[in-house]
Amino acid sequence: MQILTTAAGLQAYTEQARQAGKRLGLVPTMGALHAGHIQLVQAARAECNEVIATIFVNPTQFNNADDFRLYPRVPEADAALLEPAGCTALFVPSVEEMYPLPAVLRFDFGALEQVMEGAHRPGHFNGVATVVSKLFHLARPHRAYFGQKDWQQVAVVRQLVADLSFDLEIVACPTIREADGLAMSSRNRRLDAPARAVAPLLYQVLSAAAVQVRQGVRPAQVQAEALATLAQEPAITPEYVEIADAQTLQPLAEYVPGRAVVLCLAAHLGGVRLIDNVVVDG
Ligand SMILES: Nc1ncnc2c1ncn2[C@@H]1O[C@H](COP(=O)(O)OP(=O)(O)OP(=O)(O)O)[C@@H](O)[C@H]1O
Ligand SMILES: CC(C)(CO)[C@@H](O)C(=O)[O-]
Ligand code: BAL
Repeated sequence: MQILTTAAGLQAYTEQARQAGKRLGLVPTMGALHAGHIQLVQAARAECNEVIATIFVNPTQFNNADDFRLYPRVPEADAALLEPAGCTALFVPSVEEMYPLPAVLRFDFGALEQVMEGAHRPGHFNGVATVVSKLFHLARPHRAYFGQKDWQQVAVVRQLVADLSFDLEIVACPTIREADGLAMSSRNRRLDAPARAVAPLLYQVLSAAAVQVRQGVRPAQVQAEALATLAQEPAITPEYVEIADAQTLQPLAEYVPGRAVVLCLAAHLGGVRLIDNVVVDG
């Protein structure tokens, strides 16, 4: 596995691979890798000849300084996981390499980012779109792989690709969970034992809410009950539960059979903010 640390190095590597007729898969991450990330690498490996993973804790997408400072960083362990999974190149730039000048680019994703993560993490998707655009420009992959755990991020990235006419395909992979249902997340490493013990409640609440939605219970009632269940657990502070159209991400007043619904939540557990979602197919 080739380790690349400069933008020019990534450009040269991917350009050469393209010239050689290879298909390139890109897997953008922030590191502290787990089976959810490895699934993305394996999916890319199955469909592409070159798999370029990137690890960059992108400062412009953090709206909370402590969250950025405490984000888990384990570069050696990450590299050891990537190579056997089929990764052929790893791009690990410094902040200065990615942002030679302070980032000033502004994106507007309209209604897509006025809900959920966009509403609760001001500037978050601007930072995601900035760094993802840079990675797409540098690597020019044929396909880029993202996880459905970040459902809204996938929607925003698809919009970005459409708006800027990036010549690539976005592949969304399912959420990988721990045996008890907790969605794998790099931030799970920061959970202390009491927080980890109650963390499966997030998925339990979403799963129960999904059943109610399918049964035709009004979304407002499902949302209120889910929030109340979470709030009953003293170690969990819910931030939001939203029941939305899976494509537009706009809150739903009614379940419309035939239209997919996504149920999303964010919650704080002992100082760690986690998100999760489940989808009810239309
Ligand atoms: N459990 C998971 N299943 C599938 N994909 C995942 C999972 N966790 C993360 N991903 C995907 O991996 C990519 C990189 O995500 P990232 O590095 O932020 O990891 P993360 O585990 O989501 O960390 P955190 O949520 O704590 O930032 C994203 O496309 C993300 O959606
Ligand atoms: C896509 C991404 C790597 C951009 O920094 C990040 O938002 C993530 O890890 O999901
Ligand atoms: N996994 C999404 C990146 C973030 O939380 O900033």
